Amino acid sequence: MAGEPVNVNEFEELAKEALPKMNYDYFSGGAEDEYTLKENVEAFKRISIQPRILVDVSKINMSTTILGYKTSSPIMIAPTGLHKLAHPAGEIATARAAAASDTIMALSFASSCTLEEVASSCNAVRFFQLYVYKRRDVSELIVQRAERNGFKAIIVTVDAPRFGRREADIKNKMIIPPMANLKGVISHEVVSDKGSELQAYVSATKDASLSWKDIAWLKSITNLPVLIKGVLTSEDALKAVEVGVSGIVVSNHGARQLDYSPATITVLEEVVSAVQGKIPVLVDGGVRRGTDVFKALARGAQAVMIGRPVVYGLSAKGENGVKTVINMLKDELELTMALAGCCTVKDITRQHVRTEHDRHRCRI
Ligand SMILES: Cc1cc2nc3c(=O)[nH]c(=O)nc-3n(C[C@H](O)[C@H](O)[C@H](O)COP(=O)(O)O)c2cc1C
Ligand SMILES: CCCCC(=O)C(=O)O
Repeated sequence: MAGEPVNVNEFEELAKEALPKMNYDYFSGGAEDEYTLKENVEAFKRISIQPRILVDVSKINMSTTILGYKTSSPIMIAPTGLHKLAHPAGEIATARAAAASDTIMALSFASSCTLEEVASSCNAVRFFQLYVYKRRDVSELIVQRAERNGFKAIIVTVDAPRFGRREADIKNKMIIPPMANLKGVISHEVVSDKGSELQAYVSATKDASLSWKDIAWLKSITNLPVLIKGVLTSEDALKAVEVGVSGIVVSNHGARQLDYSPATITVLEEVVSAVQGKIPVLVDGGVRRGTDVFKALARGAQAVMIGRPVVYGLSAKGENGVKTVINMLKDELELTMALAGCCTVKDITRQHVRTEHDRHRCRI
């Protein structure tokens, strides 16, 4: 690419140039036809922003609180696995960039650096993402380690009872890279010599029997707030409130699990309405611009999480790349707020965006 990237999409190109094909395909890929992968991004484009004029926007304040933790903007780092496939410094670089930009980071259960290494290398507010294994004792041990090491919340991912079918990984015979948190706890044996070894490994270890009643178990093994990641319907949002979780992440796992699940921005509002402000609702999937962050906030999200752009920043330029990606999104959000006439995140309302459905209603 000629010159330095000017937006986060351009980091994808740099990451592609920097990485071996197997690694890039793992990061960028989605499930099956990758319909939802495209839709996550496209659905944002179908929403327009309705600006207000002649508002004094000489001072813009993007700061907010998430679960009571102050943060510089409503942008968080989503949990993504295996950062050493992007850069040798792995999640330590990502976490340092999060700390430098006063951004909350969610660390993946499947990280390449241990949660202890990440905790001791930066003072960012950190949440921990959990996968529940058949060996419940393994998950329990890791939750305890996260709690001891100052992580502030557990985000349990519930959209992956089995691993999605990622065809690029199958073609590449994706390996099982070391997952540092599991070292000495459970072995990474190769369980398949066909297709994606990672997929075979995950299918062999994850507990596909995990169900609503198990949230009580999870709450009983930790004092940390438990958030549930992977909600896409109002029915499940209501159940999540009922079982007493502390927050919801509207997510389709970056379109890596169930293809043809809805683009997250299209279902955010139904989840927000069901929850009625009882618990915070976060959203991820396809956020690539400050305008996307603005749209998600207007439709009721408290914050957004960013997956692939962070990994692309890390792949292209390590810690500095992640910092640049976060800062680009923050700068774009600040500009969007100014041009839309919103000085604080609380000023961003449903009336600041218009969906296709709204436009249709206006016509009839
Ligand atoms: C390479 C990669 C690895 C991921 N690993 C995890 C993971 O370990 N745990 C998890 O809950 N979600 C994981 N996700 C999903 C992200 O948390 C998030 O939902 C998704 O990336 C958001 O979409 P975006 O990439 O379009 O921003 C992963 C996503 C990607 C792209
Ligand atoms: C065992 C690694 C799982 C990471 C993950 O959730 C993903 O690739 O989507």
